[in-house]
Amino acid sequence: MESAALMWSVAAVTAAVFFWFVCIMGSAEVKGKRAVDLKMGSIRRDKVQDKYKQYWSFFRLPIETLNSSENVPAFVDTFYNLVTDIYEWGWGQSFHFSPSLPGRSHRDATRIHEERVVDLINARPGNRILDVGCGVGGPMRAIAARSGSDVVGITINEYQVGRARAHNRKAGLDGACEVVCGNFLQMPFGDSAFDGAYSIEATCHAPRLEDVYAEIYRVLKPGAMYVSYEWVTTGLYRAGDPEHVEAIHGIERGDALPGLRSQDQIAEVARRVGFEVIEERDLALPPAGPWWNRLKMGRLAYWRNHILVSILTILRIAPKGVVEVHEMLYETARHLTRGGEMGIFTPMHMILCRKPIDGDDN
Ligand SMILES: C=C(CC[C@@H](C)[C@H]1CC[C@H]2C3=CC[C@H]4[C@H](C)[C@@H](O)CC[C@]4(C)[C@H]3CC[C@]12C)C(C)C
Ligand SMILES: C[S@@+](CC[C@H](N)C(=O)[O-])C[C@H]1O[C@@H](n2cnc3c(N)ncnc32)[C@H](O)[C@@H]1O
Repeated sequence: MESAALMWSVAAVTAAVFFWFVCIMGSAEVKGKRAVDLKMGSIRRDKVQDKYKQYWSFFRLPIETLNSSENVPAFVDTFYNLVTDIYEWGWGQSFHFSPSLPGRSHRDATRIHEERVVDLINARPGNRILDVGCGVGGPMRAIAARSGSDVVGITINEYQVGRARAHNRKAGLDGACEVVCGNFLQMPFGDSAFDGAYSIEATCHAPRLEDVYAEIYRVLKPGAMYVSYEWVTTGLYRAGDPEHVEAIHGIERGDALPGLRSQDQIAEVARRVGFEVIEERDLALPPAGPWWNRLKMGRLAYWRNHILVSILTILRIAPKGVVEVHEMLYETARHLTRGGEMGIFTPMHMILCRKPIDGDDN
């Protein structure tokens, strides 16, 4: 009798510990996605592993094929099907970095980095603002709430559209925020349709920056502002240094990038499509605190998450392939951190542009 009671107690404690591990420790920083809900986008459960292999096969294509505008959107879409749930669970609803701010939480730093956009493009109540590559809409909600503008987001990934719309409804912002599934290289909007636009860590997925900048230029009203936070290599990057090359390749492979651009190419491209460049600045430079701190500090959390996704896969709660995707993200986090520490990479090269009014001297 006593041993039965002991067994029951052990079972109850084990169940409680497991529940705590999965549902409490394993829950997203911004609640909304828990480890037990990892689905891997709109990929069928039994196809996750194949899609992961397909993702890697893109990198075996000849560089010209990989970089052609026809292939990249499909490759990026596959990537976001694989990672969106893990991002939401382990990072939150804003899929970007921000400078760390002394004494402020990551959540505050994220919001402040997003709200900076409002001032830069002078978004005001009643304006129609475009979010180019909107993810699940973390920035869009912060910007709409702060400015009183209506924000329209575009993403290539259908699964993100569903997630973003659900979050908008939950936040009571579905009146101000709209989400469209489409390709930012050929946007389904008329000319001069927006009073302002921004892109946060998204245009790095474009095979040719000219193509997306030209589209943004087309849909903006004359006089409207556009700001972008770009992923680029800095002037410290040396193509002959194996450690530099390893970090940059690691970033490209773990983040679905056809090839990182260098910092000094961005303004040139913006001018070429017709923009007037108002300001250009790396927001990662001091006094900003290291943006990679949040990635680095989480090493213990990564191991916890690795164990968690492994258990969930064994129990068949998470689809096969999640462990591999998680491993890929762990690797890319290492490369991103190295890139940040060596100062050869920044995810927040800010460029502020204006579409000239006819007759302006540009
Ligand atoms: C702008 C882009 C994405 C930037 C970041 C939001 C993501 C880049 C790397 C991601 C992560 C790495 C490690 C993951 C970890 C192993 C897991 O346990 C929990 C999620 C991570 C922290 C994940 C979260 C999102 C990133 C930081 C690119 C794609 C252009
Ligand atoms: C790293 S996420 C950033 C999302 C959002 N800006 C944020 O900060 O939370 C990049 C986004 O760009 C989108 N994207 C990439 N290539 C695209 C394309 N060709 N057309 C539309 N969206 C694209 C992805 O679907 C994803 O939503």
